[in-house]
Amino acid sequence: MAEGVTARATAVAILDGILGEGRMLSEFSGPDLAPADRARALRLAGSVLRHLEPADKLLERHLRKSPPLTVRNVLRLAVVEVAQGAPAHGVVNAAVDIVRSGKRTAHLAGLVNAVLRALTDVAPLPPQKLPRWMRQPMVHAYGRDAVTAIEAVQAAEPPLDLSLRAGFEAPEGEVLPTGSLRLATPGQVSGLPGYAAGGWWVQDAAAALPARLLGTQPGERVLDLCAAPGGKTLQMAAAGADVTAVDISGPRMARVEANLARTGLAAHLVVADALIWEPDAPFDAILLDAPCSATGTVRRHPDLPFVKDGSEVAGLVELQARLLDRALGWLKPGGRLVFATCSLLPDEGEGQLAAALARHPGLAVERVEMAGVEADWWTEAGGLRLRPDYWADRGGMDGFFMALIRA
Ligand SMILES: C[S@@+](CC[C@H](N)C(=O)[O-])C[C@H]1O[C@@H](n2cnc3c(N)ncnc32)[C@H](O)[C@@H]1O
Repeated sequence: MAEGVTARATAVAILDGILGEGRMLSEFSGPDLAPADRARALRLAGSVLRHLEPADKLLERHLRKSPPLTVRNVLRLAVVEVAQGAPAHGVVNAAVDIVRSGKRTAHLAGLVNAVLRALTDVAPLPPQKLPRWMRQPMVHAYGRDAVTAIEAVQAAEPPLDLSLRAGFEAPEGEVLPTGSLRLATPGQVSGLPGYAAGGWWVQDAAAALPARLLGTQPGERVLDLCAAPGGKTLQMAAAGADVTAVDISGPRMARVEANLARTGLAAHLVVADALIWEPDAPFDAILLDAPCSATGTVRRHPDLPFVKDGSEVAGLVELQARLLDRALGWLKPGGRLVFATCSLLPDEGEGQLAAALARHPGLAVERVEMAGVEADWWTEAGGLRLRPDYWADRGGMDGFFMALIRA
């Protein structure tokens, strides 16, 4: 068998699940695989999703009719690997081996061999374009050039960002202007210096800013609403706040618990639907990191454009408004709230803020100085709009919207 067949065959199976059954990349556990093969399979599947349409365009010229999905995915993977500079010989041999070993695909091994032998010298592929439901509102909000720049950033595998605790050991990396540590080639996270001691946690540089915007002080009573898997809970607990973390998902809250245990930090954890739950006393500050389309995280979740179709957005916008209205009612007089979403859709950010201000005329939006935050990231209404094409030469950042609201 050709080298690297296990990881490649697994990548093809992952692509079959995503493109054939609408499964998410995060649903793949791969328990029977060696960690290195698992990581490689996920990386390969992600690379294909980041260049799927350009790869298909190239393949179309060499195919008279479209082969079954698995064979298409084998071809896509091979074309993307060759375009990224992998030696064609090994890639083609592995592709032929995978097709030959499948009962339903074996008869197409000759076709795969012939198509790929004609494609051994492929130029780098252009980035995958976002689907219309994401692209259109983004072009309207940010302009065509910005969306093209966002797509270019999303075509590359993102770096790994860590939030650091002062005085703890951390790996070598680039300290970003906002204070996060960026690792270009991280390897196994649990093997990095300082992991076991809980000196840091994985958190995109953009995702680290809502808690910074809220600026919790030691001893303040703070609510982290929609808290799991807990990056912001850890930040606020590390800042000395008395944090109550609420999330509807038990399994996701178990990850908050594990993160707190590893870092030795503490918070009160509540698994509850925030549309029903009531606190027993008001809070000094609330961070609402509301459920959203997650369109800002495509660079980390390249499967998202293929498994979502935008039909959930209207329901999410309504849920965000209901959560925000409830949370505002749980603030002490003069208390503050950060509303945040990892979305690039204005309806889940700028529009949500405008609608909240219209519903609650007494509220004020505040801008605060934060190291590394550039002046033109602030919107006219006082929100902070972060886009993946910011810091593009460093690997970008997740798309986010956040606003600090004073009651
Ligand atoms: C964007 S994620 C939160 C990420 C988290 N703040 C962090 O930094 O790790 C949104 C969360 O909202 C939770 N959620 C969705 N609907 C909810 C509800 N009605 N009540 C409470 N939590 C909810 C989801 O389970 C999910 O964990």
